[in-house]
Amino acid sequence: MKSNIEAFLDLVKERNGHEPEFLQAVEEVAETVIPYIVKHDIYYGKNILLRMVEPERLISFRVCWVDDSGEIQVNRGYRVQMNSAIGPYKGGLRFHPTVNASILKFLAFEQVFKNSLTTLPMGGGKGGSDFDPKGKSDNEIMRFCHAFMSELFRHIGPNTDIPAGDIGVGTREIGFLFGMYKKLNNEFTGVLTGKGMSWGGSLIRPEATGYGNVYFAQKMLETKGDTIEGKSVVVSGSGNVAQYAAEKVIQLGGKVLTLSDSSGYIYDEEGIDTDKLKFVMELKNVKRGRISEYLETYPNAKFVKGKTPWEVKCDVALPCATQNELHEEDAKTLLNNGCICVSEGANMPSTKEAIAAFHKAKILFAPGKASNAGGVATSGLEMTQNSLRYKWTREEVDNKLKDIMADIHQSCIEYGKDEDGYVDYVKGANIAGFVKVADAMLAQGIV
Ligand SMILES: NC(=O)C1=CN([C@@H]2O[C@H](COP(=O)(O)OP(=O)(O)OC[C@H]3O[C@@H](n4cnc5c(N)ncnc54)[C@H](OP(=O)(O)O)[C@@H]3O)[C@@H](O)[C@H]2O)C=CC1
Ligand SMILES: N=C(CCC(=O)O)C(=O)O
Repeated sequence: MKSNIEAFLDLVKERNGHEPEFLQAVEEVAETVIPYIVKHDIYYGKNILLRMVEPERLISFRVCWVDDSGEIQVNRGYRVQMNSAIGPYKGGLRFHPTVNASILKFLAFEQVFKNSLTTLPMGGGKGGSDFDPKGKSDNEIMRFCHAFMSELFRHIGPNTDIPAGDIGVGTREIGFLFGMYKKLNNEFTGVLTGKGMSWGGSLIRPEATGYGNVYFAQKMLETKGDTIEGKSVVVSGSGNVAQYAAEKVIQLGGKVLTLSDSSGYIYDEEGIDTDKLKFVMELKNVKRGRISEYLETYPNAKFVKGKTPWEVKCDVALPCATQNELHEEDAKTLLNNGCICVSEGANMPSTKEAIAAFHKAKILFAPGKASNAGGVATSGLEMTQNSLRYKWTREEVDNKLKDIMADIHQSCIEYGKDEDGYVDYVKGANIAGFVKVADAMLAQGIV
């Protein structure tokens, strides 16, 4: 006799069998939310979760553009409008050669629960393209973004769907996307977030995901009477999330030992301090270089080619690169080395087996939908400022971000604390995110 969970997952696999990342995200939610549904009549027998896993809309479109050598290029663009029960679709755009429907459906599904946790009125969506920005000139990036938006614009709007950044989409790309939207619609609105400071952006938005991740880690450590101060911290990635997670760790007195990119990781035993981080930001954001170039300026550091940083002994791990970058063996290595806290900055960076190892060891483990929600939360605050036609100070936005991360942490405890007092933040985040969306869906009928 199949369990409720097995029966549900078989149904979802039938419809989405060729989408492993999406099924991975759905399985994690189903294993925690279905037992809750079974115990609460209001949700039972309504196929609420089955409705949630089916996107309200999935748009795929062709993007043609001309590169600097005059060659005509063809890419595929997407927007997954997953769920709008509690607000307009909200979620990033990812430009990376690995982008496909499975990747964007997993990201959009995660976004539904994440955005619900922020307490702000935002539904879930995600989009992007298999376009690879690496090695492209600014003019090629601009021509691609303009071509991409010349199709996407008909499907989005400030009260419909508000995209933002993600892997491969930063302020430069948002600028080109916004410029084309404004031209085609002849309106200046908050249709994108992550905008520049002189054209509607919010202070703290660039820092928000990384800062929020560390604020969440700090709240988890405080439940043990502990703190980031004095801790050794391993960070993966060296993009937007990783850079500002590292910055906040340094500000709070932690010692950042690593950063990485897809070619490998650097290990700086002395610690990556403020000056070294400034160098990394210039290297990655301006020169668009590789993390291995760090050694040209800091020769005492090590570059480990083709590996991820989880073999480095640390107290706290912050995976801030990409999905499924931290496997079961990596988790066991971290645990054997004494790691006490993992706070995900990326979306779904830990595999199912890695999460099981963390839970078995009963360490502090935060899933990205909770601990990386600071980015989209601050996007929500950007939308609020745009609606007010007003701009808050850094301190005002940062304090709101801290409060939101504290609220998310409290929600995880409310729904995730087990009988033995251990907080299963995965269960807590999934149930807390589910309840608000499910209540709205029930109220709005079968649509
Ligand atoms: N930006 C945001 O607002 C938010 C982002 N996130 C998530 O955080 C993570 C990082 O995003 P963000 O910092 O914005 O992106 P960036 O493009 O700024 O940086 C991505 C980083 O991850 C590395 N990376 C990407 N793909 C791989 C891969 N397959 N293997 C190893 N390393 C890889 C990149 O290295 P390389 O340069 O070599 O590709 C780069 O260092 C993603 O999972 C994203 O979905 C979550 C919440 C908000
Ligand atoms: N890429 C993001 C940020 C989305 C947003 O700011 O709308 C995410 O939450 O994964």
